[in-house]
Amino acid sequence: MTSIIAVRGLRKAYDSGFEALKGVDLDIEEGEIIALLGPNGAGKTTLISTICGITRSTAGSVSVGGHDIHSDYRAARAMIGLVPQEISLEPFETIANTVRFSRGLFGQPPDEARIDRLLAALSLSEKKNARNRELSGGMKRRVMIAKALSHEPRVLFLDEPTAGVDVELRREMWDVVKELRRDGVTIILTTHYIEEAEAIADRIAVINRGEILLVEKTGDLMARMGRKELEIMLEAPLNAVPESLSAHALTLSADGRGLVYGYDGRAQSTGVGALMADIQAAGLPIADIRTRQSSLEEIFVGLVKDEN
Ligand SMILES: Nc1ncnc2c1ncn2[C@@H]1O[C@H](COP(=O)(O)OP(=O)(O)OP(=O)(O)O)[C@@H](O)[C@H]1O
Repeated sequence: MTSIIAVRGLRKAYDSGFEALKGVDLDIEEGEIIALLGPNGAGKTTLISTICGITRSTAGSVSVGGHDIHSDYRAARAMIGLVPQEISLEPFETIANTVRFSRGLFGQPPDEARIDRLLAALSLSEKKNARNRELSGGMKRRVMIAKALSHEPRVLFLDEPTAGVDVELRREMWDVVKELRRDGVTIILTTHYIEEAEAIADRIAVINRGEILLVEKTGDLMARMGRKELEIMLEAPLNAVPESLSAHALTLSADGRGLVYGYDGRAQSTGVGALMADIQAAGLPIADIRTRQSSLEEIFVGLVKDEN
């Protein structure tokens, strides 16, 4: 894969003197979906705005498809579609006009067939001549995407596309994003939702306090983090893990009533079945069983905490 966006040593200090980006390096590969994950105020929106040339950096460089975002702004910006966090649509305008107008702003010639295809891809054909104010929240979000794609950009930025939307609409948005990727559009999205990053992103970048903490393939990150823990609560406390269970990686809880077994929840063979059989064979009566998953969330929280 080749990188379509190259960010080097990017810094942004606001007029207040606050440094929201502290030397970010990031390569975004053509055709991928990358999720920028980070807590409130981490710098996600600042990073997107700076890459898009809306906010001016204090140091460093950004190139989009080989075009520098400052010295070659028009060419770089033409490659980018941006869906901001807030929905902003002219209430009395029709969907078709909204998208046509946006295309015109980028100097692209009118192309009705292209607009029809775009609206069809976003399931908006039926509402083509409806006014924006007549649309549901989900449709408005899709119009925002249609607007951002109207000039045929190769890269689409989505700033928290599913903030505050219900589960069904969130899944619908994921489908739209995946379909765009199938069409070859590179997608960068910001999110607070870890499960969203896990569900749709090829790679995850974690950002905190203006710094990128890691960039990793989603599957690798999940494999690294996908530990599970099984706690078997016994009816009577033990002093030590019995010899007959020594083949299993067990620890005994402080009160002696819980046997804790850590394993890879994604493994073909977790060893849970054999462990349960051995506990039964050892004649230990079980009172209760609990499992817990060390989630991406915990790793994320751990990462961010270590930093502070
Ligand atoms: N115009 C501005 N002037 C001064 N500081 C700003 C400005 N815009 C953002 N900041 C600060 O920069 C930091 C990063 O903000 P940014 O909006 O990029 O974070 P974010 O990761 O997108 O947060 P959220 O998840 O809450 O949207 C914050 O501390 C914020 O207060």
